[in-house]
Amino acid sequence: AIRYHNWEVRYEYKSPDCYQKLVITINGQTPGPTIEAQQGDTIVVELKNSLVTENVAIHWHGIHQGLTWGKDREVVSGFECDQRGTPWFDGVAGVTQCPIVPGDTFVYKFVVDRPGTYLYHAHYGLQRVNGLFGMIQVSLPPGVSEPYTYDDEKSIILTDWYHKSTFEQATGLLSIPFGWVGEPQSLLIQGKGSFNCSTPGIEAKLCNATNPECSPYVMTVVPGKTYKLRIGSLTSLEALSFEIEGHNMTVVEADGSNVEPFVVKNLFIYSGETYSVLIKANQAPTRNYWIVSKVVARNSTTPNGLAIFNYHPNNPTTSPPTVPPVGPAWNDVEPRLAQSQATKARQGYITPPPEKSDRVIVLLNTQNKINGYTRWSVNNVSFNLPNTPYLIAVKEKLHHVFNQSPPPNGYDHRHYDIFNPPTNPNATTSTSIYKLQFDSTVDIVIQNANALPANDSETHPWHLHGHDFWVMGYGKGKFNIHKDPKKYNLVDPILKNTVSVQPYGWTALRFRANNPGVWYFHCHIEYHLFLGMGVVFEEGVKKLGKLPPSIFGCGDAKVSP
Ligand SMILES: O=C1O[C@H]([C@@H](O)CO)C(O)=C1O
Repeated sequence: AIRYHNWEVRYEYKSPDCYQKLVITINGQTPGPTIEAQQGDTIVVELKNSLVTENVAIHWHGIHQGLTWGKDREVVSGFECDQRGTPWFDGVAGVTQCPIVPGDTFVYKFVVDRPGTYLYHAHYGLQRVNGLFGMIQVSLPPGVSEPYTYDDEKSIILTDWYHKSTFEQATGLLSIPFGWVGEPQSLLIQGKGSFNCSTPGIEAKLCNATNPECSPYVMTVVPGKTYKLRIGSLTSLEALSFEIEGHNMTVVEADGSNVEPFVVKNLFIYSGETYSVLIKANQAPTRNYWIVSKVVARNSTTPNGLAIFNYHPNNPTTSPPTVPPVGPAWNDVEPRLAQSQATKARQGYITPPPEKSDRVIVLLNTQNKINGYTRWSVNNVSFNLPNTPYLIAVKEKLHHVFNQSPPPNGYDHRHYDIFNPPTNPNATTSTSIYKLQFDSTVDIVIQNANALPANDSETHPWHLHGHDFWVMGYGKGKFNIHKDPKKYNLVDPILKNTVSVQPYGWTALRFRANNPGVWYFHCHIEYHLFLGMGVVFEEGVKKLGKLPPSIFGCGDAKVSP
C-alpha cells in the first residue's frame, strides 16, 4: 500500500515543559505525527517548509532506503519505480540532498522493507533539538505474527529539552571561548515535561505550571493485560534510564531486530535507539505508578522526567502515592554495558554475520582544539559538510567540491594514550570520505578516549545510515586488534543501526557495504555531530541510475544534468 502524508513544518510557540518557547512542529505537533505502515508499504511524505528563514531536511532513521530482499538485487534507473533503493531520500542535507528551502515542497518516497520501530527527525543544523521528530512503526503483513504476544500496543519518544534557542546554542558552540550548551532544563516523555516555574530568573509570563500542554503524559492500562511499548530516544545530549515503577520490562526488539528476550527493571536507551518492551499490568490496580526517565552517563542537574502509568479506571491525573524510583547511579557503567551485552538476536531470527571482514577501520573519538575552536574529531579529522551533497558530487564526478584524499583508516595506537589528554596538535577539519568497496564486509571499531577536560571520557551513541550492522563486541580500554577480534560474537549478534560506546571503551561493528549510496555514520548527540563527530561512507554510487532532479539546487549542483 502507499501511505500518503502531507506535512507542513513551521515554528510555533509551545510549552512542552510549561516554559514557552519557539519549537518546530509538523502540522502543529511535536512530536510529529506517527507514521504507521506495514512491511513492504511505500511511504510518501509531501513536506512543505514553512520555516520562513530556514532550510530543512528529514532523515528516516533506521530505514535502509535500499531493498534488501532478494540476493541479486539489480539497481536500475528510473526513480519512479518502487522496487529499488532510494538513497537520495535518506534526508541528510549535504550528504544525500540539497536542503529544502523556505516555501518549497519536497516529496520523500521510500519503501519500508522491514518490520519494527524506527524514527524520523530533522537532519539540518540543530533543528532536531527544536522538536522536529517522530516515530515510524512498521507492522508485519497480515497472517505473520511476532514471536511474542501482547494485548495492546503503546509508544513513546523520550527527549531532553532546552530553553535557549538553537541559534544561541550554535553561536556558543562556534565561538572562542567555547560556549557549551550545558545540561538540558527538562526531560520530556512523549513531548511532555515539567519545569519548575518558580526557578529564580524565570519570567512568570513565560512559564505557567497549570498550562495543559505540560500536564504529565498518561499511559492508561487495563489491569492484567500485557502491553508492547515501543520506546525511542531522540535526546540532543543525554543517555537515559527509563523505568516504570514496580513493573519489569521484557526487551523484545532493538532498532527493528527481534531480541532474545531478557528482563530489566530499568532500560538504558541512547539517542537514536529504539526498543520494544513487554509490560504486564500486574501490580495493585487501585493506584497509579510513576513512569521515570533519568539522565545517566553525565553528572547532570536535569530533573527526572515523570509521566503517569494509569491503571484503568483510576483517575488518570492522580499522582501516584509514592516517591518516584531514584533509578541507577549516573556514573555506573557496568549495568549499561551488561544491558548492551545482553542484547542479542532472538533464536530463530538470527542472521549470522560473515565470519571475516575485508577491511577494518578504527575510529578514535577525540575532542580537540582546532585554531582555538573546540571540535570533536575522528582520527584527528573533524568533519565538515560540503555545499554540494556527496551523493551528487560522487555520481556527477564533481571532484572539486570535496577533499578527494581518503581520511585515515585508524590512528597511531602505539603512541596514543586514550586515558591522558594529549593536545592533538595535528587535528584538522576536512570534507574527505571513506570509499568502501561495493559488497565488501567492513569492520568498524569505535574507540573512545579522553575529552579535553582531564579525567573525562563521554558516552557516544553512533548511528549508521543506510544499513544495520552486527554488534560484534564491546570492550574497556584500548582496543587490541590482535586479541579483541577473537572475542567477537559470531553466533548471535544483534543487528542495529545505533550503538553506544562507553567512556574509555570501544565497540566493534560489522556490516556489508551492499547499499549503493552515500551514508553518514556519526555520533547521535546533536551537538557533537554539529562539532564534527562523524564520517561518511560511499559505496556503489556508480551503480545508481539517474538521480531525481528534486535533490539538486545547491552548491555546484544547481540543476539536474
Ligand atoms: O562537547 C562537549 O563539550 C563539553 C565539555 O567537554 C567542554 O566544555 C561537554 O561536556 C561536551 O559533551
